[in-house]
Amino acid sequence: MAEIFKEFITTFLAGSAGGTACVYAGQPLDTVKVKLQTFPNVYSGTFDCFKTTLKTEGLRGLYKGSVPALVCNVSENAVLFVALGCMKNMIAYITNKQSSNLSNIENACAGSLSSIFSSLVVCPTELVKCRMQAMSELYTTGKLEKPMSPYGVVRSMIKAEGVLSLFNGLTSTWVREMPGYFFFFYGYEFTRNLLTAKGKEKDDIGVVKTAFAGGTAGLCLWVAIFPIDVIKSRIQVMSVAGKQEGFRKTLFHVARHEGIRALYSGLLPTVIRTYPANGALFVTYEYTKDTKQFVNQFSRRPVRRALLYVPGHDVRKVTKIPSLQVDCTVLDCEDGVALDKKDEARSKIAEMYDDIAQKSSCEVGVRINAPSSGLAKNDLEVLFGKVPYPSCLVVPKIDDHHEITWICDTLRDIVLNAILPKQVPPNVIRIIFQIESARGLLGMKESVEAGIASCAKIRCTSQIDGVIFGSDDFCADLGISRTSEAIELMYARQKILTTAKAYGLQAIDMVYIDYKDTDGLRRQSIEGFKMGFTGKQIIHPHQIQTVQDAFIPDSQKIEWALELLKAYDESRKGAFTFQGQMIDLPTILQARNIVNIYKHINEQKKTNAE
Ligand SMILES: CC(C)(COP(=O)(O)OP(=O)(O)OC[C@H]1O[C@@H](n2cnc3c(N)ncnc32)[C@H](O)[C@@H]1OP(=O)(O)O)[C@@H](O)C(=O)NCCC(=O)NCCSC(=O)C[C@H](O)C(=O)O
Repeated sequence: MAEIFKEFITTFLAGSAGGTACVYAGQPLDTVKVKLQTFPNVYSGTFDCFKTTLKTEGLRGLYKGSVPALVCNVSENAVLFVALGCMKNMIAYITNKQSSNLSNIENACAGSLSSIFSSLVVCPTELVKCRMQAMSELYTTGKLEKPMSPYGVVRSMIKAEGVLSLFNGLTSTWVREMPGYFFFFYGYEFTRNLLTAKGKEKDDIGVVKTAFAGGTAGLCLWVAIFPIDVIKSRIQVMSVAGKQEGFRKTLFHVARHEGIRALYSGLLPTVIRTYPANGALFVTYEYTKDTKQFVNQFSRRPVRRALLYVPGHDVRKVTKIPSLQVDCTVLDCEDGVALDKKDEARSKIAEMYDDIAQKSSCEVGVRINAPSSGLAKNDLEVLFGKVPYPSCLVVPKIDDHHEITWICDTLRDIVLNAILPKQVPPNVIRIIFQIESARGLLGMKESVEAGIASCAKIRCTSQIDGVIFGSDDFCADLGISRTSEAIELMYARQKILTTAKAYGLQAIDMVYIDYKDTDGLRRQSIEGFKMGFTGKQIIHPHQIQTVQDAFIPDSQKIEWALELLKAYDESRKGAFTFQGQMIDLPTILQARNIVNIYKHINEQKKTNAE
């Protein structure tokens, strides 16, 4: 359900953003189109209409009707693209396909069907828009006593003929929209397929080609339905002077008395407008719809106070996971598995993962081998090449940003192949990578940025969730002699923590390998929590309670956070005073983190009690 809601929100916002871009890119030429359609004899052509309007009404005249046009376009595209998603899923279900794998014709049919719903918002808003755009001509030709505002147009219509008057021209709108959007979406998908390089995805053709495909979609639509649009505009604009004849009679009247040319009056500005307007529409839609970060910033990250490594080849340890009260477990193919056991670990994890994840209340992730090991691709193919696949991926030994980009891109290709044949795409894969070397530490900022950028690509299925400090390997890399206070690692811990928090990521502290020394573990865990780490790696179940208790804010802190967020919700100001202190957004975010952990712990207690 959450996925459907996210999908709805994403497509609704993407369609709204696309509609806004479409209006501002093309409104002047749309105004010229409506004027030429309804008063073809007043102007000699597009340029004359554009020039006269600019001269007599100024730039404002060309943007007349922008408010209803915005309402029309934003509401139309929001409804259109939400309905499109539903129609695509319906056609995918009927044809037993993946909705992202429909043919051009099937996509076109989905577009045509979705226009039935969008027409219900288009008709009233477009009626007001057209009247506003032709307002000066209606006034100068005596069809209106005085110019009106959009509100005045709506009020006079409702007063004269009731609310249903807002749906004058609805039949003509359906007659125009359904075939129109068939050709619109056929033209878009056909052009995108044409522009897709061999071996690439049509979602990856880039901004310019997407814009060109969007413009071509608009061209297909207008060439197919322009005469219908002329009649619709006539009916809607002229109905200000009283009830007009229906679609068919108006069509025959125009054809007989003004000639066929009148049915294409205004086509030129429409064709010119369609490339900037629909190009902007589709670029905005595509790049908003598929920016996973855009959606996942709203999804709450799992709390990972303790992250327990479980060697993937050790069935006894793996089958213990469902009985453990731990926040996060990671089935390991890397450091916890000897070289001669790598294949066994990989295959055992692939075999057991789904069952263990289903039975466990904790998050169950997997750790592959390092990109530099030469084993990572095989790990990804075996572990993520089938659905369902793990929801969390730990990537060790990231030394530079190319490696994290390679991991994200390879993972996306593997996953998209796995879900294509008829499966619903599962949730996002949360990636946590490890910094375990001097090079990795110095290049961490670039690695984080590269990972976020790669996960923001169209149809990416993963997001960067956090960074782990691999202290054992780090010490080996730098030749460090360990001390019990770990003062030699303070710089690395602070740099990893600071960089992770700068990008809103979780930071998971170093492992404490002496798993029988509970006091030392407690001290280091509390130190890490106070530094700002969000969790700690562990290697043994005996470490779970000590670490998770250390990463719980004390009761006063929780009380403070709850009251602060309550005060913030009431005040809704940027900065305000709370308990004598200045409170601004960073403090609010800190309070939210504390409450997030508090809620997680309560949920965990409730699950354990059941
Ligand atoms: C360290 C161990 C090898 C010790 O194992 P064992 O001798 O079996 O311990 P116990 O006899 O005390 O075990 C008691 C029960 O607990 C289960 N157990 C033990 N460890 C785990 C575990 N990790 N996950 C799940 N269950 C575990 C035992 O099976 C016993 O259960 P039962 O039979 O029912 O009584 C062992 O703890 C272990 O292998 N730990 C993981 C080591 C590991 O993964 N290391 C790599 C990760 S650390 C890292 O990567 C560091 C980082 O990269 C860096 O650079 O810093």
